[in-house]
Order: sequence, then C-alpha cells, then structure tokens
Amino acid sequence: MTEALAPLPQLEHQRAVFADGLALDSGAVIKPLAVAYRTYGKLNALRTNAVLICHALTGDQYVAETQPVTGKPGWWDTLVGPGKPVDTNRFFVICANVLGGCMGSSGPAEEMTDAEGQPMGRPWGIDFPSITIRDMVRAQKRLVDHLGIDRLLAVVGGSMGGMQVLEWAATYPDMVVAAAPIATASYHSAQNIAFHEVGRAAIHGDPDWKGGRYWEDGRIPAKGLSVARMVAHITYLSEAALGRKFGRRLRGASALTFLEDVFEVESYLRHQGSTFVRRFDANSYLTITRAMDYFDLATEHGGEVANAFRGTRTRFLVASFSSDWLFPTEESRALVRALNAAAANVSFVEIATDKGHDAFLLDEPVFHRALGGFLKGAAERVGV
Ligand SMILES: CC(=O)SCCNC(=O)CCNC(=O)[C@H](O)C(C)(C)COP(=O)(O)OP(=O)(O)OC[C@H]1O[C@@H](n2cnc3c(N)ncnc32)[C@H](O)[C@@H]1OP(=O)(O)O
Ligand SMILES: N[C@@H](CCO)C(=O)O
Repeated sequence: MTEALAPLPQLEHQRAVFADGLALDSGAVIKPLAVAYRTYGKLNALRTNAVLICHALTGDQYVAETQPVTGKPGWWDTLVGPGKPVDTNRFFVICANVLGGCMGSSGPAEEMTDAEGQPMGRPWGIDFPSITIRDMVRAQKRLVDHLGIDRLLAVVGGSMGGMQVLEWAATYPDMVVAAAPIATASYHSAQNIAFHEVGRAAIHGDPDWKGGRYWEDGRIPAKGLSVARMVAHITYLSEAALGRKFGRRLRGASALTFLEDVFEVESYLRHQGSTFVRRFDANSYLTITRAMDYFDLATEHGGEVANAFRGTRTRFLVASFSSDWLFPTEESRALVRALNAAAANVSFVEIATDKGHDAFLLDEPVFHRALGGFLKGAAERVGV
C-alpha cells in the first residue's frame, strides 16, 4: 500500500442528536452527542419487542443491509432479517454506530465542538476524549430513550459488542430482559492489549499520521492502518483456518524463486489491510482499541465480576467458539462462573469450529440456532 488515500467520504447517516451532550467516564463532555443508527422491523404497540445489537471493533450500524462505503451486505445479514434467527418479522432491531466510531456517531472524524457545543471547523482527531465501553453504552441508552423504549427484550453482540452487552446488563439491569454476550470476556486480556498496541504503533509510525492531524493535507496514514488491520486480522482467524484456506500455496503459477513469489496468505492479508483503510478512520481505530483495552468489569465493580450482576433478573446466553484464541472459551466459562455466583439465570454454549474469533460473523448453524432459540424463549416469556 503506497498510494495516497484521501479521508473517508462524508456520508449522510440517520442520526439522533442530543444537544445537551454526554458526560464521559473521563470527566469530559461530548456536546452535542450524535448517535447514528439503523432499525429493522417494527416496534410493537407495547414497545416490548426491541432487540439492540452492539457491533464489534470495526463494525457499524449497517447490520442487515448494504454497507454504504463498501457496497457489501450487512455484517450480520445471515443472522438478522425476516424469518432469520433474529427475526425482524417479530423483533424491532436497533443497531447504533458506537461512540468513537466513524460512521456518523460522535467520534474523531466528526467536527470538533467547544464546551458550548459550537463547531470549531476541524475534526476532533486525537483531541477526541478517551472513552470507555460504558460511555458507548450510555450513548446507546440515550438513543433507546429517544426511541421511547423502556425495556429491551434483548441486547446481543459479539467481541467488543459482547463487552457492551455486559455493560448494558450491569449498568441498566432493569432495562434488559435477555442478554447474549458472544465471543467475549469480562475484561480485555494482556495478550489482546499487546496486539492492539502493535496496531497503534504501526499507525503512530506512519509519517502520514502526522500526530493525528492527517486531515490537513488530505492524506491518511494508510500504510500504518493497513498493518494494524493485518496484525489484528490474524488474531480473528486460527492456525487451522489459515492452513485450510491457504496452506503454503503461492500466488500464481510461477516457479518457486524465494525472491518474487508471494504466498496466498500474504496476498490475503494485504487485501484485508487495503480494503480496511478505505472504510475506517485511523484515529477512530486508536480511540476504540483503547476503550476495549480499558474494559474490565471486575475493576468497575469492587474487584469481582459477580458484583456487576447481583440481583439481576436478566437471563444470559454466553456463547464462545472453540478455536477463538482472542477470547478463548475459558474466559467465557469464567464469565459464566461469575454469573452463577451472582445467582443469575445463565445458559452457556461452546460452538465447535476451526474458524477462530470471526466465526461469530460467519454462517455457524449451531450458533444461529442457539441464539434464535434464546431470543424466542425471551419473547415468549414477555408475550411478544
Ligand atoms: C463485527 C462487526 O461488527 S462488523 C466487522 C466485520 N467485518 C469485517 O471484519 C470485515 C473483514 N473481515 C472479513 O472479511 C472476515 O474474514 C469475515 C469473517 C467478515 C468474512 O470471512 P469470510 O467470508 O471467510 O471471508 P475471507 O476471510 O475469506 O475474506 C474474503 C476476502 O478475501 C479475499 N481473498 C481471499 N483469498 C485471497 C488471496 N489469496 N489474496 C487476496 N485476496 C484474497 C476475497 O477476494 C474476499 O475479498 P472481498 O471481501 O474484498 O470480497
Ligand atoms: N472482525 C471483527 C471482529 C473483531 O473483534 C471486527 O473487525 O470488528
């Protein structure tokens, strides 16, 4: 990736804007607060059928429709839609771009505002305040209130989306009937923080990053962001999946020279890096990876995860994937133990797959049946 790339196009997104802003865990205030979102299906008359989906690190609100930058189907298109496990004939599905994101919610790529909420004529960039997963959830709560919904039938999400699910259940227990944290954990591990730091170092080391002010000459730190994605993408797969997909195959039919040939796996990673930089903002990546790294429910709740859920009436489905080495099953089991210690109602499923962490995004029939059944049960209990 050597070509110069301009910043992402400014698109029109459906947004709710809250003039009074949002106070963050850091003490800073984002004013106004913008939350970009999409909905699918219809809210019923009693407003009891809302399912909030929380996206992962580089996801967005386009969960079940064409993503406007890439032109690709929604990232959970296989799971969400009419007659699908998250059935939009039955449920009113909401998905919001996270605070700090780059698809229309308040974030580093949006125009900076002063303490009175007045526009300052430049993007926030690295002056966007540090945020936490709980800040993301507070922003979503504002949206849910704005939509006139008192209780969510379910909150569902994978990876960083699962962290938000846990934060929802811990922070607003009376608003969450059912919660499905998938391929996630109650904290971000040292190894995961380490991988994030390599990605951030790649961005910081790109001369085009320019201390985060890359908008000034219209050239983004494509090389650094691409390397960050390449490293991260390895962690989303598994050794078995890479072996099955690519093995040691070389690209093209040329003779093995050890000088010019490129392994298929190298080509694949370069492709993942170069497509990523066309849809994601580098300063958003820095902000959101930090928010994931800070996440630790135990620290927020007096040193014990169980404290976050004591007295809860929310029902939980915890799901993990056997080859996920980013959020290994053992971390899901620890979460289940904490929920049991809090006397919460919890089911657990480990899906056998060799596809690694990103299996939660793929067509995994056992996972889809488990989630579909869990939501159906929750719906029946509240008469939806
Ligand atoms: C989680 C959220 O909230 S949303 C964010 C999720 N989305 C992403 O992470 C997007 C990038 N991630 C991926 O593509 C993930 O691997 C998945 C899980 C989403 C998709 O997995 P799969 O369907 O197995 O696709 P796969 O990983 O094989 O990638 C296919 C892409 O690689 C390309 N590719 C495959 N082999 C090669 C190769 N040897 N050389 C170059 N490119 C290759 C394909 O052409 C295809 O490109 P395209 O996506 O531009 O059409
Ligand atoms: N591949 C997904 C999952 C990361 O946890 C993403 O990019 O958001």
